[in-house]
Amino acid sequence: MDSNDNKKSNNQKQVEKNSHFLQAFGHSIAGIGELLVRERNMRFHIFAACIVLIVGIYVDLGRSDWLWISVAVFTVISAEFLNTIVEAIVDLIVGENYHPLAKVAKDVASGGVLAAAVFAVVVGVLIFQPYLLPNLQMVFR
Ligand SMILES: Nc1ncnc2c1ncn2[C@@H]1O[C@H](COP(=O)(O)OP(=O)(O)OP(=O)(O)O)[C@@H](O)[C@H]1O
Repeated sequence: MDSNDNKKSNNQKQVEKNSHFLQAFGHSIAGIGELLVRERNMRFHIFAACIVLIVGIYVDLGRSDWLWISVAVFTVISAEFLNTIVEAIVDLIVGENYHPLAKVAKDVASGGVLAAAVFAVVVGVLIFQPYLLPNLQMVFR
């Protein structure tokens, strides 16, 4: 590939601002898709959220319960977005080289996901315990 070809293929890759809403929307959707492809944890979070949705519909959760579930789910997903952003920026800056600050950035971002997941589990236990405990007691009686 000569330098003209290189320029041509780089020109096809957008680096300037989005010119209209649909273009920006398309890139946002691509970002979500990228997250789902890159992060196994994200696919697990989505799977767990689907299970919670099904069980929540089954036990007929109330409005405020759904509100807390939504907060928990979106907190975990937001933390996963931030984690992926940090990983990408750190890799962009340091590449394959080891740097103690790269380790701090990645470990703290990953710790943020863990903290969000613990919050989601606490919310889940508090919300589902009144519905599921009597059923579990019946099973083990
Ligand atoms: N350039 C680096 N310099 C120093 N430590 C690094 C570097 N890259 C990765 N690490 C260490 O390796 C760990 C794993 O990094 P990696 O980029 O593979 O994240 P990951 O496994 O995709 O994380 P997650 O499971 O949170 O998505 C980091 O948490 C960090 O401790």
